[in-house]
Amino acid sequence: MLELISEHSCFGGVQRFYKHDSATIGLPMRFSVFIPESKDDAPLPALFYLAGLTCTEETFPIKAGAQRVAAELGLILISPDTSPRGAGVPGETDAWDFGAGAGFYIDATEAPWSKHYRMESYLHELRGLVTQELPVDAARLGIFGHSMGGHGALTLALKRPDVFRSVSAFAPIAAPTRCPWGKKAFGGYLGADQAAWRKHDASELMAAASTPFPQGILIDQGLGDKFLAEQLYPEAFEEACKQAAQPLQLRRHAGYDHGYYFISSFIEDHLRFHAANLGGLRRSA
Ligand SMILES: N[C@@H](CCC(=O)N[C@@H](CS)C(=O)NCC(=O)O)C(=O)O
Repeated sequence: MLELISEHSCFGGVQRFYKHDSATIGLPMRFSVFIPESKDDAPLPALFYLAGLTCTEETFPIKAGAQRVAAELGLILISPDTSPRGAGVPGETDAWDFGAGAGFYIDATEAPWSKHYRMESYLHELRGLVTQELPVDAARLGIFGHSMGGHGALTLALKRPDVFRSVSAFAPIAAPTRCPWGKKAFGGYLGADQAAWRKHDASELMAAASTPFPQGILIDQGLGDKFLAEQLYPEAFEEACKQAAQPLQLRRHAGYDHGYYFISSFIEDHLRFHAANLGGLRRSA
């Protein structure tokens, strides 16, 4: 059951914020959804947007400026929170890059995190919920995200290309098993066994795949991003795409940093990319 927290008219459609009791997480969760105006009740293609470290379900609708073009293209935009809230794990709010606000879109296997920190399964619970309760076409789903959420988008799509038919990312953590953010999160949530980590590393998953997205993957990366050298490794994902014969458009932009001024500068391209892949306003066959 969805509880509507607020609704705001926006570019002819509605920006909504919902709360619901998640069976997967075992706690209340929040998400945002933009629903464009629609002439009939036909289900619309939908994009899941996964935000980065420290963000919530509000960050994307407030800062990315995606609604105007989504309204034009007839795309629903869904953005979940980035972790459980109030799980009561000791120390969960002590660091900004682990615990609350940093769920990494994986299911923790290490106690005490494993009880509530199950964001990968949660995304699929949310997918079921929105396709049931909102005018979302389950056959036309895409996924994109930023930084930690870029890692989430790439890995969730690579694990389930049958579900997510289109994927893109902004400044993704593209090889988490190699970078400090990823090592900290995977060590904490998954334990010391690095074989378990590799199952959630976009570059590892891509290297083992064979052209899962023939229509291509779009990644934008700012070259003024202070996290680029130490944390993001887009070149590892680029190399993996070559190995997997996966078409990739990796666009490197001089001067842009890691924040939402960068994202809002290129959001329109991502929305048009997904709409083209998912068939825009047309009904699925
Ligand atoms: N708190 C961190 C930065 C965290 C950060 O940059 N988070 C990114 C995602 S990884 C973000 O989107 N922040 C929210 C925002 O820019 O509005 C720092 O002090 O360097």
